[in-house]
Amino acid sequence: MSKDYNDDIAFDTLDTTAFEQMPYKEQLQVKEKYIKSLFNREFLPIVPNPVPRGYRHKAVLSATNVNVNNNQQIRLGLFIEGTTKIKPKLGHFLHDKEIDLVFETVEKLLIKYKHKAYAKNYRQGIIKHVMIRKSFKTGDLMVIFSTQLNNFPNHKKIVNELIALHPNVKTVIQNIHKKDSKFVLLEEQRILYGKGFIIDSIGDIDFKISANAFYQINPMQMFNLYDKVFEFAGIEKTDVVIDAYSGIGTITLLASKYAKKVYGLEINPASHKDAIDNKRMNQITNAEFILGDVEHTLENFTDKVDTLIMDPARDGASLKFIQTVLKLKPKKIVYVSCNPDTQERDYKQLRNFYNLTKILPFDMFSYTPHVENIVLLELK
Ligand SMILES: C[S@@+](CC[C@H](N)C(=O)[O-])C[C@H]1O[C@@H](n2cnc3c(N)ncnc32)[C@H](O)[C@@H]1O
Repeated sequence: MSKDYNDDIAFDTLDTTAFEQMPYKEQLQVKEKYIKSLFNREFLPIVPNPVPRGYRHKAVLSATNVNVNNNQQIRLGLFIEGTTKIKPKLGHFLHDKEIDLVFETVEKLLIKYKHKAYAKNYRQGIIKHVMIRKSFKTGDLMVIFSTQLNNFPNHKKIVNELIALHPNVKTVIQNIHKKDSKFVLLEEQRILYGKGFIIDSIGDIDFKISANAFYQINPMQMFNLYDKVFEFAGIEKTDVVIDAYSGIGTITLLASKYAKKVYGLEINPASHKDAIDNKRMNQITNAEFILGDVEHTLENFTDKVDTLIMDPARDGASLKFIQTVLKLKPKKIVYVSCNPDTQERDYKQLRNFYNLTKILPFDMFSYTPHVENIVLLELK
């Protein structure tokens, strides 16, 4: 993956302690202050997290080795912010409880079968990270082992013991992670058990989620976020809609109910493939998914666009993308962002042609400094 379109490193692998001691109400105030300082205008009150703790349905722990009676033993934990060190620790108050129980078992099994964390200098051990996702609807779990080598000794025994203890684990994947990369998962993978994906549902639409695809980590707040996206967008039956940065097609397929036609634009092949499968699985005919960098895909767009919904990764949109948006001139832009700094930067490029009519922050990532924010821009 050449481009930094993967947020794993920022959200998933760090032990962020700055907000942990702060009462929840105060966290919301700090986040509102930040939005106010950034946009310097009226905004709607922040939507509190329905489940401020234990909301993470996707979690990553990384592997390290510790000395036990003069022997190296594997442990799982999170990176200490600003360092490359991993603090061995199981269990995190932001993780869904069942995910943490599975992590405990995974660590025990890795110790039992004498696996070690991959250590660059010592060329021993293959385990780099372990990622777990859980479906909100079905409770099914996906476990992914990220390993330095193709060969994963004793993986059959590990998988069998894991699923015997946790029958909700419906698929286990090995991600082969040979490069030195800050990303938790790379492209090459092998399915060790199950189908290689889990299914979640939003309203009456089912979504297949693969290991490498993007899916919001906080499902309860995701439902609230999407409701507001559609309220702001006010899509009409004759509208052509673009969902830029569409992931596995959640917003695209939900929008297809209201629109004449929806296009989902996504760069990550795994997410794009899931989106196409999701369209087929739900028998939706007025949605189309296009693989590639939105910057280029949008340039080649010839249809009239009524509404643009955009939800980029933390680095926001490119100037070239914004310039193309200004040529297409959609009546409405609903800009969803997990990094209001870049959202505000991008808004500045649009403000001569668009009125900023609504701002609504969401507390999607409680006990961390991150803020999710939606703005509605209407063509002047
Ligand atoms: C924050 S996620 C949003 C996904 C989706 N809207 C959702 O709610 O699940 C951002 C998505 O943008 C994709 N992405 C990042 N840069 C891109 C680019 N230049 N062109 C197309 N997609 C991109 C990422 O792969 C990721 O799936």
